[in-house]
Amino acid sequence: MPEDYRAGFACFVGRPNAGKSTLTNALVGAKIAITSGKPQTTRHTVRGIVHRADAQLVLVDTPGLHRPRTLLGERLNEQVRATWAEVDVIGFCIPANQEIGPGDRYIAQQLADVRRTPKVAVVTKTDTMGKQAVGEQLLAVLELGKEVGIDWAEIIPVSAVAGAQVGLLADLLVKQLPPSPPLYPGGELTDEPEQVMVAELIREAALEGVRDELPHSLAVTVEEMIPRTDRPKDKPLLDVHATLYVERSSQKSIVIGTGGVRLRDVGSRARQQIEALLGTAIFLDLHVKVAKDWQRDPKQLQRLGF
Ligand SMILES: Nc1nc2c(ncn2[C@@H]2O[C@H](COP(=O)(O)OP(=O)(O)OP(=O)(O)O)[C@@H](O)[C@H]2O)c(=O)[nH]1
Repeated sequence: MPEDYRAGFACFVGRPNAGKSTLTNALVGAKIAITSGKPQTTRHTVRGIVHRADAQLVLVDTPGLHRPRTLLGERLNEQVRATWAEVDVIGFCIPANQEIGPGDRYIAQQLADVRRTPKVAVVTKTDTMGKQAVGEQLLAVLELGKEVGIDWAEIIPVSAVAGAQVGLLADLLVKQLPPSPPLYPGGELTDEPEQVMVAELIREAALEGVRDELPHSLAVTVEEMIPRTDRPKDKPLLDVHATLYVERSSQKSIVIGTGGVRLRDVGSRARQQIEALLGTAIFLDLHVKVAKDWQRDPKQLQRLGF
């Protein structure tokens, strides 16, 4: 562990649809497993952990903040504020493609009361707007800070979908964390990275020759990798079950090909690659499913490892 290792908690706030979930997924990344361990130092739900050589950034969920109409509403808001006071840094998400409105202003006013926690303003979805509009939004956010009394630690434009500046955002959040050993043991990582690599090999094989027809519409999940039990020790076999998700049934036909010929071909090419990667014989079982608009559905994206 490097001497200047940092670790701590961050949360994203912002009005509904501001892009918080998508950003969390982009930061955590498909290749980094979420630990199965229980939170040790927070009672909040851990959404994902960014493991880096120099830091561990734990992203936690906070309930949404609403203008209180009842006592219960007030109490809930108190809880949200208590969380904000506990984390090491707050990312305030404002979409680039919508004008700052009363919803954003209300959250900003509440945030301003949480004096100690540094706040990073994140202008999200920059891929939806031109440079100039993004620039204007950055200025508007700066103004909003002045208006409510927040001195932003940073202001940064990002696009989780295009993957733009996501790494830089991680750097800026990490900068706000205290020096600390990791909060979650690295040993608790699941074997997800291996599964992610296997999924990637299948995806590559499935895209070969049809990249133009299915540019981004193909996602692969590996459901299971289990050693076959009835095999002799010197001849192990691993059963790999994977699903290829496309967005439309027309794409399903492309992947499968006439009479399933193409899918068999994809399977055999992927199998060779995976066997080379894992150093063991495998049986590869591929299924193709249509997940309508998976690219636009955060819940599906999460399930698909994005
Ligand atoms: N073009 C584009 N769309 C994005 C980006 N980030 C998020 N979106 C879309 O914006 C919508 C809302 O994103 P979410 O991540 O669910 O927003 P959220 O803030 O978590 O929303 P709540 O869970 O309702 O609070 C989704 O349809 C996303 O696909 C981005 O960087 N670019």
